[in-house]
Amino acid sequence: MPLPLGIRTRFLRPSGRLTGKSLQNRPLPRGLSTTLYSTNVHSAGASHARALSTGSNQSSFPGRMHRGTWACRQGWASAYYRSYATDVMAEASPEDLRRLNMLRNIGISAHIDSGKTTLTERVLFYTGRIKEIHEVRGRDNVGAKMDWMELEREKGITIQSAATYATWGDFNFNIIDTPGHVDFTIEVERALRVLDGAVLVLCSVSGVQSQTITVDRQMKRYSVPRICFINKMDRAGANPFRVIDQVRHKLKLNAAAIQLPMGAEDKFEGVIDLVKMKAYYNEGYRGMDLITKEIPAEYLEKAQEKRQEMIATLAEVDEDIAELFLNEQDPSEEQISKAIRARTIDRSFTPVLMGSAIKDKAIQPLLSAVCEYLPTPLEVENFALDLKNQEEKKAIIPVSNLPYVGLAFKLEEGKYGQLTYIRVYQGQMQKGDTIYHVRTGKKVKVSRLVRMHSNEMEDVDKVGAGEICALFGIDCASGDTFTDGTKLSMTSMHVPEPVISLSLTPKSKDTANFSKALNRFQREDPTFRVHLDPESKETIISGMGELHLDIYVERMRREYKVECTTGKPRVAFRETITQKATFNYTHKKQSGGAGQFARVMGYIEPMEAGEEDGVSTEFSNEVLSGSIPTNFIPACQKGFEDGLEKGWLIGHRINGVRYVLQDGMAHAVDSSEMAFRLAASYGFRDAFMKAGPIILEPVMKVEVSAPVEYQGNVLSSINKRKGTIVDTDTRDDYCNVTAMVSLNNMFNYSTELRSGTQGKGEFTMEYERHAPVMMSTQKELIEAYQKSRTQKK
Ligand SMILES: Nc1nc2c(ncn2[C@@H]2O[C@H](COP(=O)(O)OP(=O)(O)OP(=O)(O)O)[C@@H](O)[C@H]2O)c(=O)[nH]1
Repeated sequence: MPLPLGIRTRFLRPSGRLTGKSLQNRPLPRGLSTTLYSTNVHSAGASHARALSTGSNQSSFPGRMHRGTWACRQGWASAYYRSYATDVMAEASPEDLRRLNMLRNIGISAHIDSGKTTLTERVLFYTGRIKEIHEVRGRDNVGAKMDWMELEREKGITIQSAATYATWGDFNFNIIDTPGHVDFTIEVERALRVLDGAVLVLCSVSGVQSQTITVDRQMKRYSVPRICFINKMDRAGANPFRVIDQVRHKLKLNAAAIQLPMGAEDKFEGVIDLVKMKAYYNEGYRGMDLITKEIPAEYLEKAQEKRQEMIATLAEVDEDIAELFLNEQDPSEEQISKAIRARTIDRSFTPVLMGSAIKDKAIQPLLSAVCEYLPTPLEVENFALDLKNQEEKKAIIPVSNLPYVGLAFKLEEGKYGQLTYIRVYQGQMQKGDTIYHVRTGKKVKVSRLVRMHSNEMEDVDKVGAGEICALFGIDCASGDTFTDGTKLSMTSMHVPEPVISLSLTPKSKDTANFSKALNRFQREDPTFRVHLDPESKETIISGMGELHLDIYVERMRREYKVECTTGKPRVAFRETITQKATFNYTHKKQSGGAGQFARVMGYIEPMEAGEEDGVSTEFSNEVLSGSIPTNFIPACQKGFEDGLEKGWLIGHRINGVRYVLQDGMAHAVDSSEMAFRLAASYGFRDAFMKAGPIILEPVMKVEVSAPVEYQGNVLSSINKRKGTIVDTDTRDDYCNVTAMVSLNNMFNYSTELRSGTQGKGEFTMEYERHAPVMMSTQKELIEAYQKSRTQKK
């Protein structure tokens, strides 16, 4: 279930007005001494971080929090949450609060091939997690650290999101690098569900692309504050300000550059920080040393102009800056950074940074911006549902001295065994603890606790609130909540509907590994579904696209040694109704032995298309007179659900139907649950055929990009596939065509596009919605279905 709007709104940081001075004077807790920043190879970056964590412009990191010091500003979800949080934080230990203030849980997301993995590799290097940088598809054959699956390294794409723990000066990070390909969109959903902030990576040439829009929508769904990073500043045609323009118009974000590039393309030298008005250059091995200099004279004027632009954009959303702006006063560095932080967290402003991951340029300032502007776990509101108390919303505060609440957001079977990733939302978890699995009611012992570093791990004894860790050998599904014993459930994430399916048959007769693999894949990935076709007796797998399913077939072969044959990919059609129809059905069997009797009356009607695109269904019991005894009502509901499984037009799932049971009849002896279940299902079938049934198909948003000379070929290929062109845009000798095309017409498009553009065209597609098929197609599909059924008989 997606989070209802407004639930995960952020609360702003304390208005305790702790000055940079008060922070500096405050003694560091034991174990956090400044000698951490010794002269190791990462010292340049680390000292930059240190300047951040103790520097005078850091009033934004409160070290101590007192009751009543929290500001009441826009973004608070409820007064209740606010007062509760204040109470709780007054009781928390200063060490715990300091730890939380130094913690960032961030995701790195973007359109495919924007350079997320390349960027993350630098982040790991500068934070000292890895000793050497390896490129995605690099010549050294090692592959990037975060793309650890053999398949990922071969294909050069990220399939699973990998979590990594790293430190940057006094700050601790959990970073999740997420896949860009739409087929793995669930990985992005899961990451965003548990992260507090994100870096949205864009390419300096391609700008906002189709998947950038999807990721942005997902970030909005989970109210995740973000900073943008324009990568690939070294590429020919790099233009960060055009990209910012697209971010403002296409993503509707109030974005402004907080940096100015010094040069571009092969002349890209570094960036100017428009807040501090300093120039940064990378020197030394792999750009390890971040050198700060005065702004070169030739960039001074431009830097002033862009700084004013940044201030004007901030003034639109920040009262303090607006006041200074109107009075024509220049805000100080501290005032600007404070406003950027507050407005990034309440999502009214998006700071934009830039650099080149591949050339090791301007990555450290990005890390510093993550610490400086993205929220701590304390600045994010989270709620759980109290299952014992009519699902009442309960505030969850990430301090370690409260009872434990954690969410399993990802399962993975790695080389060390079954791993469960958990975000600790409240309380802490220690090795040896017993935690409670809310869905099953079972108690689970925490025998081994680790922090993940891509596919490697580090054993820890304890993790505090707000942290991300992994447990071994726990039987659960992704989205499950664990607590200390209370029946709480963290609201779970949005799971998109599968759009494509294919039959899968193991070549050998030994099917034990086949079933084991399918079970595991399903538990790991909620968008991967498996069912048995009762007629053909074939195993059908469904997912988000051909690549998604191909990867599982390949993993089955590599990891489980099961070779399979696959059927032709089929589109995940759905069936629905267009009008209301009544039913009045009597199920009667009284020929010898125990009889069966049940009668149901009522109607079915189309549901209004909701947020989930009409996939919802509803059973409503309006039987007043007791004509159907209440103990048979659940059986009627089951009968309706049985009917939904397989539609009567082409055997696909039925969606968007409300079933209203109004009346009926029971027999004192012959009525049973089974009789009512059958009656309800047959009644549904009768009404369905009278209710104007139609077939829906997945419509995809297709984005094609190719050199302009092939525009004609691209357009005609879309027209041939009965697509609707919604946008065409020509830029730098490239044309970009956006179209809506039914998935059924998209098979083998890559081959056609390749030959029509001499291999220079590329396309991405993404599920948009389910829409009715054309009447002629509906007729063909029904005929083919009927024919296949008669052949099987
Ligand atoms: N010119 C240039 N190329 C880059 C830069 N960063 C990454 N690349 C290249 O862009 C390609 C994609 O990089 P990845 O890091 O795999 O991108 P990704 O976003 O992680 O890709 P997916 O995980 O498949 O979505 C690789 O060939 C990189 O070498 C950069 O700053 N400049």
